[in-house]
Amino acid sequence: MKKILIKNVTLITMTNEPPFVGDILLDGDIIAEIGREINLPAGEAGEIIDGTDMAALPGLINAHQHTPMSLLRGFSDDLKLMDWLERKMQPAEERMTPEDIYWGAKLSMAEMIRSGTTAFADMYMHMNEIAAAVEETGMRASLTRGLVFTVPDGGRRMTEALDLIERWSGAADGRITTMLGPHSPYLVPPEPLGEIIELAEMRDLPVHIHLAETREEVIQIREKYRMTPTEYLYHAGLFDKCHVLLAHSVHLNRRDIGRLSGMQGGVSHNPVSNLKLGCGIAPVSELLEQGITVGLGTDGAGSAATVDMFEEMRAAAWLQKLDYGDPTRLSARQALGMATRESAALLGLQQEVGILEVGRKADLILISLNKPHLQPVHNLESLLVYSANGADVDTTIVNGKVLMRGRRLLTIDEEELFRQVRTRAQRIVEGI
Ligand SMILES: CSC[C@H]1O[C@@H](n2cnc3c(O)ncnc32)[C@H](O)[C@@H]1O
Ligand SMILES: [Zn+2]
Repeated sequence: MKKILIKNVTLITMTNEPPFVGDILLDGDIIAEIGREINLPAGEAGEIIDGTDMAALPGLINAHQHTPMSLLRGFSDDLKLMDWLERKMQPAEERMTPEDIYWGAKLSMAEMIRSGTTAFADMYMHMNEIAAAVEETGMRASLTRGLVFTVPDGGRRMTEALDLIERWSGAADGRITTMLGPHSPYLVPPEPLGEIIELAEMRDLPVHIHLAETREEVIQIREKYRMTPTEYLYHAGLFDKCHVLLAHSVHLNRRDIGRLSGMQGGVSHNPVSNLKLGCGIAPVSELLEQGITVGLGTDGAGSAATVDMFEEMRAAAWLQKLDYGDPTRLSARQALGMATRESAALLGLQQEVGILEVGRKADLILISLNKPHLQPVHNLESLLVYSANGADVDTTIVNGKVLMRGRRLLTIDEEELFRQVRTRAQRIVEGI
């Protein structure tokens, strides 16, 4: 792979150093050099990108997604979570073919690349199709076959989960990793939960699970097991045995938060989905006070309606300020950290991505600042969180490969993509 030199760009490395204007050199899939001025040695070939009036930052990382649900964007509004899920989403999902899943996942990936997301954690079904789309689009992903135990399936879902892990872990030049995905405390009874935790521990597999998304979930689990959803997972041994990616974690009491402290992994905060479904505000400030890693995710476009991580950063900061009546809560810098470094840690990729540093994987984005809503630049971090949006991303690079340049997608044929998703989406929802 060739070298790419980005010159005269404002670098936000997400390490401790403040933003500075300099150059960054990518050599193949790795960040080779960062400095005030870098030049390619005479005669050495490479692409040079002029970063003047642009900001470079680590690619955003979406820590909780259901990519094919982009096909259900705008299909159902104004319902409570369980009605939305059972009356609208699940009947539509039952009609989805593997090809629908492939195109829906690709639609999400196009939107993610366009809005500066370079990696994501996904939980869904027909994961071979999603993995194939990841391979083609060039993104980085942690993939999980969602496991529910509502009706007996003769072990089919579990077999698919293990096949995904076997076939795709480390695939696509290492861009694909995998996890085990018990859906939630309310769809996974104690026995299969215990088996999944045992397997995760034995094979050193991370676990991706929804937790305490609604008040109704807390009531349901209390009635069934006389515990909070967090206690239910804690007593099953999940937090002391595995790396865990907890999606949502809105309804946690003080003792629940104590149970999470010291866990490997952490929480994916999904503020836009929580707002739209009226779930509540996650206790992000308390989680951070207890040293728990909190990243950011969108959830699927079926609830969040977009998968733009700029919206999530802004919503996360706003919600903590509103919840406490305190504007000092959750700064722009913290929101950026959640969308990059912290989400990387949730995906188990803290050594590879999430900050711009020599030796790390070359996953980064360039944001064009020559726009009325991005001038003047008093504080770049503030501008990125409170003023920017996904459409301000000019260039997206993953593993040293340019996936979007000047807002043109280089790995996805959008014309064909839109043609496919229009007819498929229509067929899937008809009559529901
Ligand atoms: C079995 S694959 C994953 C499963 O999760 C469903 N889902 C999407 N969004 C949410 C959410 O916010 N809470 C719970 N479950 C969700 C999705 O529709 C799939 O069926
Ligand atoms: Zn979810």
